[in-house]
Amino acid sequence: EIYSVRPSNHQWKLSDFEIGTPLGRGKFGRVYLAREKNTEYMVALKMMFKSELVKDHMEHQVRREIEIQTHLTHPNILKMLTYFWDEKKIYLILEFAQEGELFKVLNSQPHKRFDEPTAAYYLRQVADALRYCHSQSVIHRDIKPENLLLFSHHVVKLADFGWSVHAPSKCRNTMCGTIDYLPPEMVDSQTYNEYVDNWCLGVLCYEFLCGSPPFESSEQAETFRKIRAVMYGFKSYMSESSRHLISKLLVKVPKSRLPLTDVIEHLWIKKNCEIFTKTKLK
Ligand SMILES: CC(C)NC(=O)[C@H]1CCC[C@H]1Nc1nc(Nc2ccc(C(=O)N(C)C3CCN(C)CC3)cc2)ncc1C(F)(F)F
Repeated sequence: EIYSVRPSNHQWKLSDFEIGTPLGRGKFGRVYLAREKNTEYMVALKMMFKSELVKDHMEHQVRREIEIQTHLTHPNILKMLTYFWDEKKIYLILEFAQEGELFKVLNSQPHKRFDEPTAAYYLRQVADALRYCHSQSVIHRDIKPENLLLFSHHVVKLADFGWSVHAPSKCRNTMCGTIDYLPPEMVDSQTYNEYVDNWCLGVLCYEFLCGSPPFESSEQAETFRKIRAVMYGFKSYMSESSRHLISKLLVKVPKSRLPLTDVIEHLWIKKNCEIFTKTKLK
């Protein structure tokens, strides 16, 4: 992509890019559409103020995000093409997702949910990305629609590795954002392993199909109580096979959760991905 007309040791800098429209704001930075001048390749430029990172003690998190995302290569993981900094800011050059943020696409659906073929087609890609992460001993820990980006041809990519860690790990950081995706072992802040991602995949599948996560409650304490008790119900319109898959992922004992390879081979995934490919990808 952007390397094709530059020497391999080229020192990237801001003036190599034309900055375009703002795409939105991330957790601690602004994101712009940008174009690399020589190749005219479109990228996402994420810029963060060093001062803000230091103030929020986030510099280690950004360092980890850069470390992990520059070393992971998978078709369903957002690629960090390069990064650089000047005296005030850090700049990340990331792939540009033409179709934007998946949570916005989900919320714009009628009834704010995906049909089963779409849900299965997206979930399978996330499961594949997670299987690769785990093979590199990386736990993502923050799987949710907000951390997924949609590219053309319905390609979904996992992003935002700011919360990922190398397995196994002790829950050190305070949680930020939604608590709906937390597995029981993290609610009780015990040690956990990569199986936390299998739990989150079950929550994600439920939210894709229902438009809201399974343990959602008006009170945080109530949500934690339901998570600990694995207390949730299926909606009437959910197929038997989708209920089966979710029930095999939302399991209290981490090692008893369905392994990612079995998720990808699951009947609901295979059947609905075939329907999706035949009806929506031709
Ligand atoms: C995973 C992570 C947690 N999320 C993020 O970083 C967020 C924070 C801000 C943007 C996004 N980051 C990215 N976004 C894109 N593409 C994109 C985003 C938004 C739109 C969109 O809907 N509009 C412009 C609309 C167009 C219509 N108008 C009305 C509103 C804005 C269209 C394309 N590519 C790469 C990135 C990345 F990740 F590389 F930076």
